[in-house]
Amino acid sequence: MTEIMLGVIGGSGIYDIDGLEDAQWRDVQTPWGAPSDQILTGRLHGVALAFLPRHGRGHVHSPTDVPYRANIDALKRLGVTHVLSLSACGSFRDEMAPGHFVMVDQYIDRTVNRDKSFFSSGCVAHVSMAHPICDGLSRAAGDAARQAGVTVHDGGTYLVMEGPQFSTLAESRMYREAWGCDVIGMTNMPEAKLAREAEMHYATIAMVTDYDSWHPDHDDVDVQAVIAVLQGNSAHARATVVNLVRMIAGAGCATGCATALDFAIMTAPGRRDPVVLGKLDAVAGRVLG
Ligand SMILES: CSC[C@H]1O[C@H](OP(=O)(O)O)[C@H](O)[C@@H]1O
Ligand SMILES: Nc1ncnc2[nH]cnc12
Repeated sequence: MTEIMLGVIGGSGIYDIDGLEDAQWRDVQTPWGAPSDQILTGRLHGVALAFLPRHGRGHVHSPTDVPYRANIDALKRLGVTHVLSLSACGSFRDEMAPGHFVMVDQYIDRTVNRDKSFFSSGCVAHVSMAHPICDGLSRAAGDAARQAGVTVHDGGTYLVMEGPQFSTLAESRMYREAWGCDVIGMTNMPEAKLAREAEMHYATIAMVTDYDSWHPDHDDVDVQAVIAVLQGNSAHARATVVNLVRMIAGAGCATGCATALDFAIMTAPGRRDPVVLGKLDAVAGRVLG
């Protein structure tokens, strides 16, 4: 059986993680270029863990320019089986207040300027994204956060905007009222799509920092407001990861993440492009051999 390795992608305000045994920042090369930064590997309570700061240490990559394909490929190459995304977000719901965590279960992807697939002409594949989040990993991460004393909301739709500017008031109202979204951020797509193509379990903790711009009783979001809440959220996120490694072995998965490519590749074996295949060694090695 494959050993569980937890990959943690730290979002805004989370650029490292402490307490790892055998901690080592490692360079990882991929066919998609360099990941956002070196990757910190080690063990936490006996569980192998790899940590990658999504925006790089010092927050150098904008949401549009995060090398999403290299990040997921690099984690897969290191042996990561489960990816936990930690993400700052705005809230469209009164009850999802700053400091709360939302266990996202759906996305609406409004990003337009990003490479969204490992596959392309020469090896075409279509994975299911009906259920983009691993049910077992998400449940375990939510329980881990509750154990850390956080108020956790189970389920929520995350609107992924291109950014980097925040939404207009009209957009904020539309996402909330007409589209029924619960939270908003700029980074979880194409990350979740790529994790699915790479057959990794993926879950997100959306950590609320603000009420975007729709709320009549709260100021419009700005970076200062986000940063003011980030520090507390980051401390809770770190405690959540420590709790999660203790329970991840029993997390399970009914979503089918690890077999997403079983029937996804359409291109006939004899028509596949060796150059395209050459880049898929890590993410699709299980099915391409
Ligand atoms: C600093 S607020 C905007 C920024 O924060 C979130 O990033 P992440 O998901 O990596 O925590 C949001 O998506 C924006 O990229
Ligand atoms: N209101 C917001 N919109 C987009 N991304 C965010 N990240 C944190 N708050 C956000």
